[in-house]
Formats: sequence, C-alpha cells, structure tokens
Amino acid sequence: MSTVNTPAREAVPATSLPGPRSPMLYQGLKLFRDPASFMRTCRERYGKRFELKIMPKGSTIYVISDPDEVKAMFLAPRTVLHTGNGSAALEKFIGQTGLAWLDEEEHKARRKQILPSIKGDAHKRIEASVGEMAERIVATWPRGEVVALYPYIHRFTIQVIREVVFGKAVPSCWDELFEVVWDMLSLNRRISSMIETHTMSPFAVKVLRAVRPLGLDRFFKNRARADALIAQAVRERMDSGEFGDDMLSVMLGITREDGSPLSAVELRDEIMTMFLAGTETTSAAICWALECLSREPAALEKLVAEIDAGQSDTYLTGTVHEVLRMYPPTPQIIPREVMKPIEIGGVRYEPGAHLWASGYLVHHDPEIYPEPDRFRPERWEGVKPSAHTWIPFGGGHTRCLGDRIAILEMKAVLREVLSTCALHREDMKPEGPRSRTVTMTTRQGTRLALRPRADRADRADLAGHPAG
Ligand code: HEM
Repeated sequence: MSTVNTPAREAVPATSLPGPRSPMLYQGLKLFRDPASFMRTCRERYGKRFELKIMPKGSTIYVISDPDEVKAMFLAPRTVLHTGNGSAALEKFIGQTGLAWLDEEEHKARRKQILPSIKGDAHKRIEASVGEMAERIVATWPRGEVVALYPYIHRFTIQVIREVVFGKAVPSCWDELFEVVWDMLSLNRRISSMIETHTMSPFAVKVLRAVRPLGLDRFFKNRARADALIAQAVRERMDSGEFGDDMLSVMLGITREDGSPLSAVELRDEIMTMFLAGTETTSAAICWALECLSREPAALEKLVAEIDAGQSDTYLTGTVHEVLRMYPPTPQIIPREVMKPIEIGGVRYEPGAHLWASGYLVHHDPEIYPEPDRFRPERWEGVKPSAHTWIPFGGGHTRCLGDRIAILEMKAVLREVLSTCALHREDMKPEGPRSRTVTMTTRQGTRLALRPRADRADRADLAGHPAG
C-alpha cells in the first residue's frame, strides 16, 4: 500500500468521510448548475475533504482540498492512481487511446513522444502564431454593442490548436473541420454531455439519440464527420511527404518498440484531445479574465497603463495568475481512480474509489490566500505560484501539457483587446459560473461591449466582422 502524509494514528476508512446524503441525480445537478457554490457549501458543512455521490454505478468520489493531500495525490505512483477512467464523461470526444485516457507506461511513453511538438522551436512557432492570430482575429470581433464574447473567444482558441496540431501545413478540409469541431463542442453546454455513452448498450445509445433535445444525435453525426475529415487531413500530410515540428508530424514519426506507427484511431484521439482540452479551458480562462477586469476598474487601469507602456508584463502575469486562481477553468482536477489501496492525510482509500482535488477550494482557502474572494493581481508581485496551492493546470504525471500555450493565449488576447478597446458592461453584477462538462465558464458568456478607444483610433477601427 502507498502511504503518504499519514499521522501516527491508524488511518480511517474513506467510507467514514462525511458528505451530502441527497440522491446522486440531485448532487450531480447542483454541481453542474453552479460548481463553485456547491463546492463551497460542502466545504462549509463537511470540511476540507468529503464524499460526493455523483458517479454512476455506485462508485464513490472523495473531494480533497488540503494542499498537502493534493501534493500526495499528484506524487502517488502511476500504478496506484489512474486518470484514464476519471475522464469517462469526455470519452465521447477523446476516445480511449489518447493521452488523456492512457495510464502508467503507455501514458508516460506517449507524453514523452508528443512533447517535442510543444517545446523548443515548435513553441516559438506557436508563440509567433498566437500573437499574429490575436491581432488579426480580435480585430474582427464586434465593437460597440454588448454581446456574449464567448463564441468569438472559443473560435479563436480552436484556431490556435490548428497551429499546434497542423502547423503551417493547414489541411485543405480545415474550414469544414473547424465548423464541425465547433458544433461538436457545443454539446458541453448540456448536462447530457455527462452521460457516459461508451458504457451503455448500442440500444440504449440509440434511444438517447432519438431524444433530440439531448443533442447526442447531432453530436455523434458530427463526430463521424470529424473522424472522416481528420483521416483526410492525415492522408494529405502523408502524401505530401512534408513534415515539420507540428503535432501531426511528430505523431506520424512515432514508432513503438515493435516498430509499429500510431494507428488512425490513436491519431484521431490525440487530435480530438487537443481540440477539447486546449479550447474549452483556455476560452473559459479568457472569458473570466475579461469579465473580471470589466468589474475591477483599478486593476484594469493599472493593466492598461502597463500594456500601453509596453515595457514589462509583470502586472499582466499577475492578472493571469489571479484569474486562474479565482476562476480555475477546470475547478476540480481530473479525478484519480484508486487502483491499489492508498493512505493520504490519515484516510485510507480503497480500489474503485476516486479522488478529486478541488483547485477551486484550494484557491479560495483563506489560510492560503487572504481575502480569497478579492481580485488582487498585486498578490502575485514577486511571488511564484506554488505547485500545490496554485493548481489550475493540475499536477503530477498528467499536469497540463498546454499550460505555457494557454498563458500565451490569455496574454495575447488581453493585450490586443485592451490596447484597442475599452470594456463596457450593462451592470456591475458578476456573471457567476456555469458548467461545460468538466470546465467552468461565465454564465452569460462574458457579455461586454468592446468600445474602440478614442485615444487609439489608429488601431481600433477594424471591427465588425463575424467570429472566425
Ligand atoms: C487555461 C487553460 C488550461 C487549463 C486551465 C488546463 C487545465 C488542465 C488540467 C487541470 C489538466 C489535468 C491535469 C491533471 O490531471 O493533473 C489538463 C490536462 C491536459 N491539458 Fe490542459 N489546460 C489548459 C490549456 C491547455 C491547452 C492550450 C492545451 C493544448 C495545447 C492543453 C492540453 C492538455 C492535455 C493534452 C492534457 C492531458 C495531459 C496528460 O494526460 O498527460 N491544455 N489541462
């Protein structure tokens, strides 16, 4: 058994942990409706660790929010905690052969093989592209009228993942693939996105597809089309014989110990993992940043002054850290399934249970962050985020692969928007959160008007085109 952070006294069984007694469906709905206040209420009632009943088939999930326990979870051996099945609701997007599903040695090997496509020269190419895209795409966002910015922001993040996956060799079917992926991702708005269709019989899935308002039929049709388009893009690249440092090239160069390349399904699963993991999260982060800044005139003024001066990005970095602290897009890190008994913080967790580290609760712990509900980018001045008290990107073996790219995107969009526009909102009431499967974004999609800055008329008159 793995024992981490266990005091001298005997460990208590996880089954003795407190938690709400309401039915599974009720807990699931409460969580989906408002993940932030549901988690806060549970912590107030039950303390830093508690049990939730939100998983199908009677499996139990234990929320932890003490940084030492979170650290122990991140550091546990690969054979003791798995993430694969923790992503079960996402299976319909990511399949079962990609990074987010694999565990142990297979996961370790794949991660190492893919890493070159987001490091070194590849990272420099992506960085240049993110800057260019932010300038070009933000200029097309509507000006003057109050609109939900979410769709514009999300579509921008899909374009960035195109650069990560395909690099400069954009597939001829890209425009269609873009629209199909965009439509697929809209399923995340619905609670039906939580249904684990891969565990159901074909007949049960057929019945669910017939219930049109669930959105599953449309999703599966889109998925079939996306699979065909991705296969076409892969064939096109292989036929061209031109390979670079983009993710597709890197994946086509992978050979396993037995000499075999990645299969078509594996390529598809990795690509869809990127379109899901790299866009739902980053678009939520950018939405929160703009929603929050538009309510915080002092922080906004300081940030605009820094951006206009163009000398440093200290306050921008603090702003990004603070947004990800207050509104972590994945408020709870991907659950870990216990494969072998493990003791953490004096509690014994048995195989089959799941551990769920709540970044949201850690980030709002007043013992770690004084006045946790106040947005204060200043708290990051001269402070480096710690790996166990600032965990928007998770940690351990499965820590987010795209963290640096996400921060690039957040900074590029904020720079571009704030150097050309003033933020105007209808009222100062915070939007509050809403769930998109495992992510948490703004409830109204960040309803703001971007008003061209009178003092920057040279840069602010390019607006008014559809999102793209
Ligand atoms: C603000 C934006 C983002 C946030 C908050 C975020 C958050 C996360 C979290 C919490 C995890 C799970 C970590 C864990 O299990 O400990 C994760 C995994 C992952 N993320 Fe991100 N992410 C963001 C952006 C991105 C981007 C832009 C990409 C791609 C370019 C990306 C690709 C991935 C991948 C591939 C994984 C799976 C890693 C693995 O299993 O080894 N993410 N992310």
